Amino acid sequence: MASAAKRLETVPGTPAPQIRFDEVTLQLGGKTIIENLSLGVQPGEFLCIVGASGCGKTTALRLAAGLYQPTSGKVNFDGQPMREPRREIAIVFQDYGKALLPWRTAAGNVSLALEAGGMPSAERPARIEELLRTVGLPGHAGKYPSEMSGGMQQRLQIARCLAQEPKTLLMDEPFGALDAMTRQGLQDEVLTLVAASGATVIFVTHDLDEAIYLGDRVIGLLPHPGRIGIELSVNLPRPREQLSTREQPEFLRLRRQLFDFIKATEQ
Ligand SMILES: Nc1ncnc2c1ncn2[C@@H]1O[C@H](COP(=O)(O)OP(=O)(O)OP(=O)(O)O)[C@@H](O)[C@H]1O
Repeated sequence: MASAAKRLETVPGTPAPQIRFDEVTLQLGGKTIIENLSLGVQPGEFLCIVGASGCGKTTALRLAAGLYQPTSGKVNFDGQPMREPRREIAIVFQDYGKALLPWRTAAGNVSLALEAGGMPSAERPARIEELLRTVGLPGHAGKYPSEMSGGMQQRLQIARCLAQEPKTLLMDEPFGALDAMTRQGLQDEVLTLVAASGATVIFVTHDLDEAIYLGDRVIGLLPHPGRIGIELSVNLPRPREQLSTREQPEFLRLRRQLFDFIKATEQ
């Protein structure tokens, strides 16, 4: 369990965090939204953030993305202050409908990230095909988002993020709007993609089971103002498996701990 006011200690022999919050406080509209948040995310780590509605999960993600600047304290990426969004950091939003350009085909949406990265046009088609195949959308290059299911649109958004070849993926309830089966399929795909790329992930979710299933670590935020209330290491073997992982006593123990935490914060 980490207290909100804890300073982030550097432990000798461990790699420097890729993302580091040092005593970060953020005020918006005269309100303290995040208070004294210290947090290190190691390269390649999968960190999940849970917490009651309005506790500051999205705001913490926006700070990590460089979309907000702290009122006090520091956010560093690879040892450098995060002053603005960076290409090494990609964001996957829950609302894929808004994240995708409706007037561009699937290929056109993926191409956007390649264009932004300066890839010559002659090289793009092969890369687009590869990325669409990676996320399970081969043969859908010519479809518009409106012709695709929610799960397919979310896959497309992930393909576009992967086109950035990000060091870090920030995911804000990316599967919140999807049905349970599609959601589980995408959880496994994300785990496979992340394991292959070595990317660091910060994943915000309301779903406690999802957080434990995906994460190496789960933090729970306390609300008003947002601060760390609980921090759990998830020592479940990888690769994770939808049925057997969720049946393990360790999974159930962590689930109970997180459930009790959330319940207490909502009282
Ligand atoms: N630009 C803003 N100005 C003022 N208050 C804001 C602003 N953005 C967010 N807030 C407030 O900050 C708090 C945290 O919001 P945030 O969206 O980060 O919470 P959350 O944990 O992601 O919520 P949810 O789970 O409902 O998505 C909320 O009380 C919200 O009303």
